[in-house]
Amino acid sequence: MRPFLRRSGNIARLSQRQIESSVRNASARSLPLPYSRTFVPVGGRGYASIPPGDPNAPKNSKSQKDGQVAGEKKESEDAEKSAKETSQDDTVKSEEVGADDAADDSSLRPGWVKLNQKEEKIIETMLERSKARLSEEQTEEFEKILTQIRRKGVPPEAREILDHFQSGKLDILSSVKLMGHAIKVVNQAIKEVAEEDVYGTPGPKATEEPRQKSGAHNPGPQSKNERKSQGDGKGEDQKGGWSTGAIKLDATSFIASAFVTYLTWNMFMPGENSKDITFQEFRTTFLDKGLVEKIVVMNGARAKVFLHREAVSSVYPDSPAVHPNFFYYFNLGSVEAFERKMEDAQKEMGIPSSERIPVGYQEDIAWASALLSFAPMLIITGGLIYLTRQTSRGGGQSGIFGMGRSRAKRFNHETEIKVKFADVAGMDEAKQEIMEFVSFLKEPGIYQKLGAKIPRGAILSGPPGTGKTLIAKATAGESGVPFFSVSGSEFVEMFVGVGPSRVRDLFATARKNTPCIIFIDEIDAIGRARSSKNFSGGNDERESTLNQILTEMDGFNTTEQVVVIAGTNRIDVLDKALLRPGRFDRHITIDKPTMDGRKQIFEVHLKKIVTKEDMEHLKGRLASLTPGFSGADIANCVNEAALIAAREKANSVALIHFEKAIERVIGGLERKSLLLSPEEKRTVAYHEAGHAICGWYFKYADPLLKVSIIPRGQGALGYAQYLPANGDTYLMNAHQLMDRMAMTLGGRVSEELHFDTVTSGASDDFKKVTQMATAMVTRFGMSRKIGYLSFDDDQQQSFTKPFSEETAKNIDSEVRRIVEEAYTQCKDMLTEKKNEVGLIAEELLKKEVLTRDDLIRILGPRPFDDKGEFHKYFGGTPPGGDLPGPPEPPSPTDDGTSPRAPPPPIGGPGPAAPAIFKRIE
Ligand SMILES: Nc1ncnc2c1ncn2[C@@H]1O[C@H](COP(=O)(O)OP(=O)(O)OP(=O)(O)O)[C@@H](O)[C@H]1O
Repeated sequence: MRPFLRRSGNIARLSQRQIESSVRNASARSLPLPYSRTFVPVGGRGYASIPPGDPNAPKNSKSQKDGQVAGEKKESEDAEKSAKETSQDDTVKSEEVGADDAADDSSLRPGWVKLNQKEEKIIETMLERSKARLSEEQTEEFEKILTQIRRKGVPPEAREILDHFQSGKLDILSSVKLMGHAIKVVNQAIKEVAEEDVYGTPGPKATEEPRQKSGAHNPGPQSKNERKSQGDGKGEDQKGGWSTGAIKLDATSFIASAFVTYLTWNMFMPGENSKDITFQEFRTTFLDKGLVEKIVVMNGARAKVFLHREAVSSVYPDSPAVHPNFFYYFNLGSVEAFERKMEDAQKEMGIPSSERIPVGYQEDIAWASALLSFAPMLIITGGLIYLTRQTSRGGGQSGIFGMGRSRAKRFNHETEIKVKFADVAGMDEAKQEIMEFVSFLKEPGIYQKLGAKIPRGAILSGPPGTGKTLIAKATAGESGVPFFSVSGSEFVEMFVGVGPSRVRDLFATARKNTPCIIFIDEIDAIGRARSSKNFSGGNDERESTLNQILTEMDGFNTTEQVVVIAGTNRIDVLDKALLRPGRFDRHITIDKPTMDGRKQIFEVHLKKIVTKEDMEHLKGRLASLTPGFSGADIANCVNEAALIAAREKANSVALIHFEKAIERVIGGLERKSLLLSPEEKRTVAYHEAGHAICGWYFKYADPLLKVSIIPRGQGALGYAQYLPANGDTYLMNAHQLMDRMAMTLGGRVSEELHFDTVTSGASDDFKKVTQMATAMVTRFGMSRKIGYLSFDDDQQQSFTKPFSEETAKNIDSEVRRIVEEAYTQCKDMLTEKKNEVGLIAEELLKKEVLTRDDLIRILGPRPFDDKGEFHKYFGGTPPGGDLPGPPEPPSPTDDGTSPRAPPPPIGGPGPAAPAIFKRIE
């Protein structure tokens, strides 16, 4: 600490030196040693020559005014003078200052003292330093205050501070005391100056009745006006502050902080309170003149010179060395060389050995570098303490670094969650089930008095995007009980034991907040069935997490009102123990929305969209166009439509935008850049025309919606899209399956009938047809030869087939037979309608896209009735305009199936996937 204390002790001296140097002119400042210029002693201040006068003595207002004018004039002269001022004799200076004071005394506040130039300069310099940190307005204010201080003087205590400041007798403690004192004094000074009108309005009353506030005995309109003309400064001044434009400035804190900033600045930026010199300079300037008191060798490298201050002041009165805390240093080559040089020098000077200059040795620690070397250790220790605290805060359960703490987010129904049940459309049963849970929690008595136990949990299962998370969010938003939401994957970490620990922590937190709901999304991440064939051993952590969940769900008794809701789209892989009653008692299946569900979901999302379409027709038509869409797909479509409309700079979102959005969501972008040769285009056109004609003339096929030969998405060169005539279908009979297969083969059959050769474009069609025929034989019991047996897909993928070789052969032959029947059916139809195929294909080549209306125009109305929703939305002209074309179909994925298109009929009934003419991959 020593060097630090030494520095702080030097504050005043160094400050004084800086201030003094700023008082002198530039040439004087740049003078090197020896100090040839005259030093102005501290005692030679002008104010000492002028008595402050009687504070109560009445003053003539005229003379005061004159004095003030004179004072202001003098001030400007002084300013000029100070710029030109050179180093001058101390006495001359004192006289000048005294004369100034005398001239200004008339404007002096009673009891206050006028500052001499040097003191003013000290304040100026002091505040000049602070200016860098002040705004322009603050600087302006500061200038005003300074003018007032020049004009009106300061209380005697303020001068005391400056006295201390100049004397250079400050150590760290007295600096702090001085700061406190300064704040008080400046506060007082500013208050009084402010009372007199800081903004330059003369304040006769202040002179006459210095302690009385101007408005106190002068109420009424005049006083009001006065106050107004003074910018309402009075009211603020009484509090020691005023407002300047946008800023609110407190005078006291402004000046005080400037002062304190200055002191602090100097404390840490000591500047020149020491100076390095050479041994030669040391010898000629000090040693030879007998000014050296002693020398202290610091760390064996530097010598610190202690001088006889009094002697120095008489020889070099202008030197900074007169100040007790100013030291000269010089570097030693080596201690021995230094000692030898000292010895020689003193011998030369004839100083007897008994009077030789004492030399001390001191090992000083460089605190900054010492602290720096300790820094890494301090950081590590601090870090460890922090981590220990974090760990202990987790109640010992959280493990190291809080890793075992649950990541569940707690939601407050009033704030964070904005989703309500009204935002969840088309899943009334699920909503009802969930609401029942909420009422269990809110009013358990109703159930308990009848002896019913509160269910422990519900599992929401269904395809992706069907709104499982949404309904959980709505539960949080409506239930009014704490809701903890966590994802299954958040339990999984690479550290052993973290998963179970997080489960424990989650349930412990939930129990503290009963009644409450825990929602675990994607529970299949941890709830997969435990396997006996666990060869890798890598699943141990997941299994112990699952075990912990099983334990916790068993663990809380029926009076603990904690309900666990979980979401998954793979309920089939979940561990049976998880699904048993007593754990997840309720299984709520959320399926893809029905036609009606889609309408409701469209309604929810269309509310946020600006559209002039007839809402009823719009949502019905969009719902018809989107069989197999999930809630998330619908939300995406609506948003995409708005984006398309915005891109087209439309004022509102129209039906055409929605249809484009649907096709984009399911199919991807048109690939106009993919250019086909005329021959290829012709093949594609005839291929698609074959599908279209089949769709038109087969009774049980889905009616055609659109056929196109524009390439789209990945690898699709053309497609035909159909929509189920009777809305969503959940069952398919053998006729429908046969017609669909025949229609799917229509592309290849058409190629055979119209060209010499066939192409690879029908590969996707064959895949679908095979799948359909296989399903008919192995799952739907539609083959007399195989009978009513089921050979599931999953089993077929295993190493051993669950049927004999003979059955395998029979399955093969039955699948083949069915496909051949479909082929024959298709060939008969297309041979009969060969002309129509040609018409459609040629029209396609011309227009590239044909809609249902085009087909009606060319072929006449479809010979079968289109019933239900299809007829309603696509069979006539919609309200308010022409019938817009149906959307384009989805494009296929790599495996040839549409990415989000309705599921193919193999897994269950549904609309036909678009027939796609694929290019060679
Ligand atoms: N029934 C619905 N009503 C309104 N919007 C819905 C509905 N279902 C889904 N959505 C929309 O779809 C978005 C995604 O739904 P959500 O995240 O709930 O699906 P999810 O079933 O949890 O999917 P995943 O199983 O993939 O997690 C929702 O934010 C919402 O905009």
